[in-house]
Amino acid sequence: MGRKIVVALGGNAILSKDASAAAQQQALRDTAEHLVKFIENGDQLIISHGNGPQVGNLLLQQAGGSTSDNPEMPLDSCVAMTQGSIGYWMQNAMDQVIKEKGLDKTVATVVTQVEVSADDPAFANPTKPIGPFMSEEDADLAKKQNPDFSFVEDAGRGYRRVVPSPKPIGVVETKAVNALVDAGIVPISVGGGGVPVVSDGSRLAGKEAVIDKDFASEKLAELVGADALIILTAVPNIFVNFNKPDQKKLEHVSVADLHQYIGEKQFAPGSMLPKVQAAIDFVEATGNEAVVTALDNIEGFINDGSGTIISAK
Ligand SMILES: Nc1ncnc2c1ncn2[C@@H]1O[C@H](COP(=O)(O)OP(=O)(O)O)[C@@H](O)[C@H]1O
Ligand SMILES: NC(=O)OP(=O)(O)O
Repeated sequence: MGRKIVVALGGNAILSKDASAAAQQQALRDTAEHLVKFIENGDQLIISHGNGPQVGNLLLQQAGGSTSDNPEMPLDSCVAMTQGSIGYWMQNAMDQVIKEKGLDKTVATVVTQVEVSADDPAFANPTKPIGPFMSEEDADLAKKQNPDFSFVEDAGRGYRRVVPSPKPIGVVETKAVNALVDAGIVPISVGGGGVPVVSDGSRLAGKEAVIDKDFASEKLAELVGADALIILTAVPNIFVNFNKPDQKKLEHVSVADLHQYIGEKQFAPGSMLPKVQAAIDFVEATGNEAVVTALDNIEGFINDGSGTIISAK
């Protein structure tokens, strides 16, 4: 039996410029070609994915087309919708590639609720970028039209709307994910960070927020006893002095060194910082390794261990 690994996939890897369903399905087809290498390697795979671009676009569509008889849906329901749409695209693409490779594997999406605390200070301080990138002028205009909304500059790529992003404290469907893994099925879970829910002791109620999928994936990885957490994004490594002439890629890095780099503000909030923090949390909680690398480096990681590998020492 291979290693049990949770692989978290960035929302920007599914939607880059063309937001059409066909383009996102094509991107996921390419993604599936890479992800299937874990299955060929004999690993027990659990897939999670982001939804930042998609859930922001869905909110804009909802706002544009709503009427009193056909109201826009709240953000927690929109997160669930993106779990469904991206999960459908991903399992369809994986099924096709698995068949072409002559493998025997089923992939199934679990609509996943992730518990958060009603007292999480994040509800009063929106930080999670969602939706399209825009110019400063367009962000100013959108703010005038929607005074309750907040916008920030996102890692040098333009302005985006930000929404509250509470920390995950539990994954409601953990048992279902474990049952699928035990049955040899590849689950897609905590998509878009999971649907944020709070418990009042007897029932779970949805909250309007978008959980960071790196933190949700980390929580799931802990709860299912994963051997590794692998965070796939657009860069093959974490860098120090990123985008500067003296940038340096990190290959093997300890949690202590990462804490020092965080102190030096080496990682952009809302992009690389949550990945680094999720990796640290996983290593500290389990003693197992976390990896940050690019989707198109999966083969390099499997064959040569390339990428940034984070370990306790
Ligand atoms: N120190 C750093 N090292 C590497 N990438 C960084 C760093 N700081 C910021 N980044 C940026 O963060 C991006 C990853 O964050 P993001 O695009 O939000 O992730 P996701 O793939 O989950 O959508 C990288 O592609 C890179 O542009
Ligand atoms: N929910 C979430 O973290 O999505 P992105 O990774 O797309 O930002």
